[in-house]
Amino acid sequence: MTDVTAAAPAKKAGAFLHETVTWVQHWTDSLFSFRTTRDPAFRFQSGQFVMVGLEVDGKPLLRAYSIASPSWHDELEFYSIKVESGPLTSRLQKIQVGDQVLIGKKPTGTLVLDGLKPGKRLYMLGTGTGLAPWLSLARDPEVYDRFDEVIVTHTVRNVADLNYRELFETELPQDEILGEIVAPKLRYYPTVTREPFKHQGRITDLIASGKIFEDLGLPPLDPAVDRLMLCGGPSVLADLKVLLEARGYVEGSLASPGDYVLERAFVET
Ligand SMILES: Cc1cc2nc3c(=O)[nH]c(=O)nc-3n(C[C@H](O)[C@H](O)[C@H](O)COP(=O)(O)OP(=O)(O)OC[C@H]3O[C@@H](n4cnc5c(N)ncnc54)[C@H](O)[C@@H]3O)c2cc1C
Repeated sequence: MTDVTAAAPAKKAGAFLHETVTWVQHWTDSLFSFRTTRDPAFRFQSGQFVMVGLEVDGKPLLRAYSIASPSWHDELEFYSIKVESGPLTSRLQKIQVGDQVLIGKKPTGTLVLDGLKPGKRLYMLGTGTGLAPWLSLARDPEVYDRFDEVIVTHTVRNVADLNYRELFETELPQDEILGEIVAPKLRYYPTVTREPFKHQGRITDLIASGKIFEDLGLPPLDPAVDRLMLCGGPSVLADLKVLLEARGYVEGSLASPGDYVLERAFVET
């Protein structure tokens, strides 16, 4: 366990924002999304994460969560796992509209546009709830200002886990305000590992074999023009890192922008 996911020690009430749940969507037995009100003073960059939680026995219980809504939105959205025995999510999955959740005051993280050097294409590769930061960035007009093509991949075990598919396939390209800038640039590439689907397999295998580029009609990864953001489980990130660095990719950060940036979608205990 690292600091970001550890249950926080009791802090005075002023350390967190108390926001109200405005929307809850249960996708499957193990995945759900929710939105909360947003304090007008709460600022973040699309792609960042923040501590989110509940008060349990009078103490705040918090975990790191990518903010799934874009920075311009007046509500905060989160895409969450339900871990049966998980200290937070065994409780968080029961929230209802009108309930209060705690939100940390200091969003942070590496999945921000300023961590990348300029490029032509942006690939955002996500597995499981690692889709969350792309839900934020893909709804942020700045992404389309900076890149000619934007490719979001989502790798899951089962087709039912491909949540937000309609957002990428129809709602965003047809959006009244964003549609005009999004439609010509955004590509969505869902892949499933444990049942038949139009695109099957792990994202690492699809990159290594070149299948993803064949399917999308794009050239293989080139560090001169292709930038990447990665978010997923620890093992897929480790494999992607090896794969990218073998192709000459250099990891970036805010202090030193590079060819790719990554963030863990969760920590294994
Ligand atoms: C930077 C960062 C950003 C994160 N963003 C999100 C997010 O947007 N949405 C989200 O659901 N979680 C996210 N997490 C994970 C989150 O912090 C919690 O681990 C999760 O909410 C479960 O909390 P818990 O107390 O119920 O169980 P924990 O005790 O925290 O976790 C129990 C076990 O469940 C598994 N697990 C935890 N989270 C996930 C997950 N997301 N996907 C698959 N397996 C998991 C791990 O094996 C973990 O050891 C993020 C973690 C980090 C470090």
